[in-house]
Amino acid sequence: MLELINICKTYNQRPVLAALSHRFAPGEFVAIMGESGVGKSTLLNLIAGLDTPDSGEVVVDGAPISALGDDAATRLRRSRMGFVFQAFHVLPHLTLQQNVALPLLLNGQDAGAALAMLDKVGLTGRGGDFPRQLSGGELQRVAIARALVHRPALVLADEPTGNLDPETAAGILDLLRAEIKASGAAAIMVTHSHAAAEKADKTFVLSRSGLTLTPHGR
Ligand SMILES: Nc1ncnc2c1ncn2[C@@H]1O[C@H](COP(=O)(O)OP(=O)(O)OP(=O)(O)O)[C@@H](O)[C@H]1O
Repeated sequence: MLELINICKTYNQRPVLAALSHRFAPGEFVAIMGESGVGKSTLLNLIAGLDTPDSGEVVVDGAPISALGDDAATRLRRSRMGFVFQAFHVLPHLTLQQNVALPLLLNGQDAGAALAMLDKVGLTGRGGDFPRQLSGGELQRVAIARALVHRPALVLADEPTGNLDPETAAGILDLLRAEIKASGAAAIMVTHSHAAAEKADKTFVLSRSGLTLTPHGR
């Protein structure tokens, strides 16, 4: 459902991504690692349509995103993708239930699934709480619930467990994995953590020469 064709992205005359091509398999959970500054977050932002490549195409469901107008691209993103990004933090003035209901409401869907999704991530009975009442690990659970509640085909995660202790991080990633596998979604997770990458089906390392498959356990 996702293909990158000859993606080039330059910041201030400095090439970050150069002619990157890759086809992601449907339903696959992929980790992307690589040195700091190599362009991992840039790549995720391009896939999410939060940034545009200088040239090349991001193709989602067979359609180049650049061929869609802004409105159509936004609709596609809202309906087909889910995000666990720092930039999409849980909103502080909404209850947990309202936070998780947001993608459903934006897609014109019934918001009733939000509470069931909170149950699934282990936050039964907490729907009326506000984010300030939660621990870091619980907040990440809310972020995952919100990313998955509208059953997206593609989940994008940028360091989803970056600031959590190893045990909590492992629990969150097990949850993410279980939920995407249950729904058949594909997921792309950028991480510096080998332990996190081990939870994915495959790990790629991003470098100047592109995405290279790397064996787990390194
Ligand atoms: N909006 C921007 N304007 C200018 N330069 C940018 C911008 N976004 C990213 N860059 C540059 O592009 C390069 C890649 O950044 P990116 O955040 O994608 O790297 P990364 O691999 O995710 O790094 P890290 O692992 O440290 O998070 C960096 O040199 C960064 O300074």
